[in-house]
Amino acid sequence: MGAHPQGGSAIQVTSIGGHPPLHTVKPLGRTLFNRVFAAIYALSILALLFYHAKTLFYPTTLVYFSVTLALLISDLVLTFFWVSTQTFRMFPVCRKQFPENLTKIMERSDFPALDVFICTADPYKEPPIGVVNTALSVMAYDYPTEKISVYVSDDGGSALTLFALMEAAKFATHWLPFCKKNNVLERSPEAYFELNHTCTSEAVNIKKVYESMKVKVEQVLERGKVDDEYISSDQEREAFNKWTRNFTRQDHAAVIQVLLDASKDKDIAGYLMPNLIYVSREKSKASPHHFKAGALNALLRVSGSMTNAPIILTLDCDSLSNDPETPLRAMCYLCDPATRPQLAYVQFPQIFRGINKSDIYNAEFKRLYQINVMGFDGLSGPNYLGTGCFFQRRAFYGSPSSLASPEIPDLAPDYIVDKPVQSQSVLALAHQVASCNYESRSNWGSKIGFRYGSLSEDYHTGFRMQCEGWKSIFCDPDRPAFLGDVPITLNDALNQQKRWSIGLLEVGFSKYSPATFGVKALGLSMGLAYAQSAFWAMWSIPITAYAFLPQLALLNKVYI
Ligand SMILES: O=c1ccn([C@@H]2O[C@H](COP(=O)(O)OP(=O)(O)O[C@H]3O[C@H](CO)[C@@H](O)[C@H](O)[C@H]3O)[C@@H](O)[C@H]2O)c(=O)[nH]1
Ligand SMILES: [Mn+2]
Repeated sequence: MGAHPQGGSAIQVTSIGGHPPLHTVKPLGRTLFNRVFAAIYALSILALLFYHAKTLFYPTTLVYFSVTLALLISDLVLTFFWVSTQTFRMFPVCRKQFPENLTKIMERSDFPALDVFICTADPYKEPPIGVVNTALSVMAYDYPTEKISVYVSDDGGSALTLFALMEAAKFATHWLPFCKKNNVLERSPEAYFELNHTCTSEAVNIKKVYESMKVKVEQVLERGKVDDEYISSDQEREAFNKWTRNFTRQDHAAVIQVLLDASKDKDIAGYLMPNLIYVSREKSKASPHHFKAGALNALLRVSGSMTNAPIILTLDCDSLSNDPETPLRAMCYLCDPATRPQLAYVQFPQIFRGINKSDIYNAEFKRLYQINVMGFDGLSGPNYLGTGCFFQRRAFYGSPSSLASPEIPDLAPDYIVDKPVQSQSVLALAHQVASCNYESRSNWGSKIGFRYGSLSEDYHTGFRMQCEGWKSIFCDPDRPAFLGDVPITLNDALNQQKRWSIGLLEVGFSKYSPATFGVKALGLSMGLAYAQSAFWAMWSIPITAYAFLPQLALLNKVYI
């Protein structure tokens, strides 16, 4: 990194002290053609705008003037989108990782610990069995198991989700050794069984165990409560007792439940399990909760007080891991002394399941989640896409050169937690930092952690980190690292677009607008690239104008 491939066509290799390389980067071919094409295209845009301007100055009628003005405005908006798109087309790059070389530069026992954050918010919109599959798929990563801690944030504060995860913890003791022994690629059980891999008796048996867990989780969901017959120990009962009569999703105390403890819980083969921790932060109608950014900041602090791993993976509950090697790929950058000091995050693309081949609704968002990101990657690095992203914890605490210290030293990114996750002092601190008033009058959301003020917290956070001087890397291996879900109803899809547009405009019109602050901090190309997303909603102007004006003009015999 640093030396980006601008102007050269050679593959850049980073090798460490004579060891084989961990990664390479090379510019994508065809950029020259695109630049020539862009130059010609730019000239025709100028000609079009000149034509509009000329006709505006010599209008024949008021109607003619208004139509031309509307078209000029529309074309100016389209020009802005075209110009900003060119920033993505100037230096797109393609990267390769060599995870097999990782153990040649460091021992597996020296791999950094990894905290995984999984967000869920509503058991009826995001079925708990899906959350369970996502959690299992990362718990079974090909990575030193005792170094993995999976934190599930439940913003729905639902006992149903907690129940599902308790069941997942039990099933994991069978599933993890099964995956490792049989070298399974699909480490989400649902994805594995869908492929009909059940040819051995061992696979048939484990499928039975999975199915019985799934039935239980779905029955509980259907009943809407965890009945006594489903509770198998006093410890579990104690956990569910936290759902008192006045517990609602908008108003309740923090619930933090350690479901698996990496220091003592073992799988059926006798190996240690990862940590699995359920977190539902405290909510109160009187305090702002800041949606997902608030949930993630609570997780940053809770995980900080319990394990404080230097690397964090953020996932939406529908983002299944599709490749157990993924953390090793991310570590190719995060453990490389050449890239690490300035590297905030390694972003994997969002790729979706269940889209039909022709994708007539463009649900794949390929341009947003894959194509443009390669363009960003050749500049200062991709934007943060909200899921499938490995962060350095340090990047949440100020710029690479100056640490923004948190209020309590135990939350500092380099603090070493030397007590077990279930010790009383650790749990007490975890509850304290998950409280809803903890952030008031602090730097959380402004200078520390995920940034508030936008519904598109992912875009906002990545952008602000880059403005602070952090870099990022796009990692797009051939086998998709994660597979997610897209909204399948028109209503959900429209709501998503509305939420994104509002969130992006909130950044676009803030004092940190990419068009002003961004251009100053990141330079013209990166500023423009970020501005394109911020003002995405402006597409509605040319779309509306071109949808109606030509037809109306034709019907009314106005020549344009
Ligand atoms: O108050 C909230 C709201 C949402 N979520 C979680 O946030 C994730 C994303 O929400 P979703 O409704 O699925 O939004 P999408 O539009 O599908 O998500 C895209 O856009 C979001 C930003 O708008 C990003 O955060 C996501 O990572 C990105 O996949 C889900 O796991 C939710 O459970 C919370 O934890 N708390
Ligand atoms: Mn989603």
